[in-house]
Amino acid sequence: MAHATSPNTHVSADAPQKTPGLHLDVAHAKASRPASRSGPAITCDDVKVFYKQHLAVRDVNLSFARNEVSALIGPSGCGKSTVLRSLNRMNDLIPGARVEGMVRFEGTDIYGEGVDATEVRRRIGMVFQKPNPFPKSIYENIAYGPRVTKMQVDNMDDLVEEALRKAAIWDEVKGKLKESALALSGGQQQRLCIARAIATKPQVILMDEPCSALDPIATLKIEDLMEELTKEFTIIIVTHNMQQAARVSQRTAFFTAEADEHGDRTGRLVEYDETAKMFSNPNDQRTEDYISGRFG
Ligand SMILES: Nc1ncnc2c1ncn2[C@@H]1O[C@H](COP(=O)(O)OP(=O)(O)OP(=O)(O)O)[C@@H](O)[C@H]1O
Repeated sequence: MAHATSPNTHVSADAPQKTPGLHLDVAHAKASRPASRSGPAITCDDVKVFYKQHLAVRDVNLSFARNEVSALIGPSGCGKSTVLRSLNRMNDLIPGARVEGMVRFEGTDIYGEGVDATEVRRRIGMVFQKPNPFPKSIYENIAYGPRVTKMQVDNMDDLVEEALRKAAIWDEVKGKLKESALALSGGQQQRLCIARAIATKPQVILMDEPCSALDPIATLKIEDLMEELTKEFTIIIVTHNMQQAARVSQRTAFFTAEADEHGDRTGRLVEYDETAKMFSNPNDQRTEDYISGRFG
């Protein structure tokens, strides 16, 4: 497990600082882009997620390298989306959801006292399975995030253009920025949602099955875009499509779900390694069985 972290995190030398808040202004976010940083973007130390009494997933020890695509794969219900949502506190929005263990972003415990969850979500953006543009103009979809998070923006037109360019959709929409985003095709809507995530200057973009509602051509565009985006961002993607994981990711985490004596199923991380190794010579038989189609 090349990048798995020690489960015993609470005694590690680089224990997170309980900084009061995760407050960075845009200027700082720009100045501290990955080139000047080292170490993983996000680490999970012994993370467990519960929905009320139900332990949905456990044993999550992961360390996501920056400027890479990491893929989370595994059979339905093993907790991939649950883990993904725990990385930017999206689970906070689900009544009864609770995260134990530690998720560190840039060394800071994102669940620490005084950390602003909205700021966490600005720095760690998310793109969902189904394209979900706001029922507003293309321009307003992009400008909305910077406005509500009160980002300091010198020129909103420039920021909108920059985000749309980075999401490889500018050429298709530049003549109709005031038109409704809902008039775009599904693939365009999803790239718009990626642009919307980019607009708030995140460092990490989480993608939960971003292509599952798209046709193969639109899927290919998003996959190409992901590679391009890693120049600037760290990407963590949940996918059911193993070929997609193999195509786009540098590292893959395989999860499975096991039932206890009462029949309650709990997901767990089995193995996390370089994608090439996971798909050619995994350490764990369960990974081998899943990847070769013997189960799941
Ligand atoms: N909002 C929720 N409330 C209660 N339980 C939930 C909720 N979301 C997920 N779960 C439970 O947590 C477990 C993991 O679900 P999760 O959706 O994370 O798995 P997954 O691997 O992403 O599945 P799939 O591949 O089918 O999307 C399942 O037992 C599921 O029923």
